[in-house]
Amino acid sequence: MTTLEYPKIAAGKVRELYAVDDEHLLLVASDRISAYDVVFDTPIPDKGRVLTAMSVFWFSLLSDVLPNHLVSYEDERIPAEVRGRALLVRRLAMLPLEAVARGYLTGTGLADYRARGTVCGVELPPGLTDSSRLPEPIFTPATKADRGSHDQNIAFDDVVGQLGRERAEEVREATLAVYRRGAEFAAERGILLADTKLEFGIDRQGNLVLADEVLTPDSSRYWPAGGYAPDSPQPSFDKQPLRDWLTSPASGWHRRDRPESPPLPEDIVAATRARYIESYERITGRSLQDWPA
Ligand SMILES: Nc1ncnc(-c2cnn(Cc3cccc(F)c3)c2)c1Cl
Repeated sequence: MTTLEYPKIAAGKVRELYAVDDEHLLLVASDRISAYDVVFDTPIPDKGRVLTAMSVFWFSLLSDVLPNHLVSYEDERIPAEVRGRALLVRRLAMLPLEAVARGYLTGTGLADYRARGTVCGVELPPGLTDSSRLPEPIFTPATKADRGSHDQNIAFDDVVGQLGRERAEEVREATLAVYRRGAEFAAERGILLADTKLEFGIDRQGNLVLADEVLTPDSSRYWPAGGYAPDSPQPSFDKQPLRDWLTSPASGWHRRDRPESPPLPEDIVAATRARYIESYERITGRSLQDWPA
């Protein structure tokens, strides 16, 4: 089989989802990279393999926290052309929600805090600034926006309205538990997990199941712990070389008028590839060379 023989049922900026059969899907991570909401044509070699291997690692580390949708990363139903960057997963009834946990204040969380002193209705102490560490991690859910628009932060009560109180509380506790486990593990290895976005589904028995990708640099903010200094934006562990080049005169790219994306110079591609591989090898203690290709 090739992926082309499986019906494509969803496509994200850098990922595709195919139907394998009634019970299984194929979640494929491409080597495409996105920054400032722009998807670049130049691929980052091995990016898809890193993100896939990272999710598999975290699924295994989190297996005592809650079940997940992973069936296999080496099944014969996975076409050779995507081996190593595709997961065979069980089909779930997905919750219409971005389950976000934040340990640090940045992005839309910082914007909401500056506007109202709260994030998703959660009160925070005064005096926090960009990249401040929060007194404790918070659950900050958002709507799943259509392609091209941004997720909207919502309050926990809105989640209760959507899912009922019991399921809403279960999702909040699971999201915070996954974040805490990931943040503790990563911090011991010199990487700060500022926040992460999870997706959950429900299986036929009604269990809450961790789905999609988990604790990857694309679904989370990975910051180098070494240089951490609140009161300013932190460098992204994986995307900072790309961001710095993009916002430098060298790229000829201007964020505001957002023209078509420029091709990426090979040194930026190489530096970005190295960052992704380093994030995987530092977190897991494994070599990417031992991951299927
Ligand atoms: N186990 C599951 N069961 C049912 N649905 C999903 C599902 C649907 N959408 N997404 C998000 C997404 C993941 C990758 C590529 C995309 F285009 C979109 C995930 C999953 Cl993971």
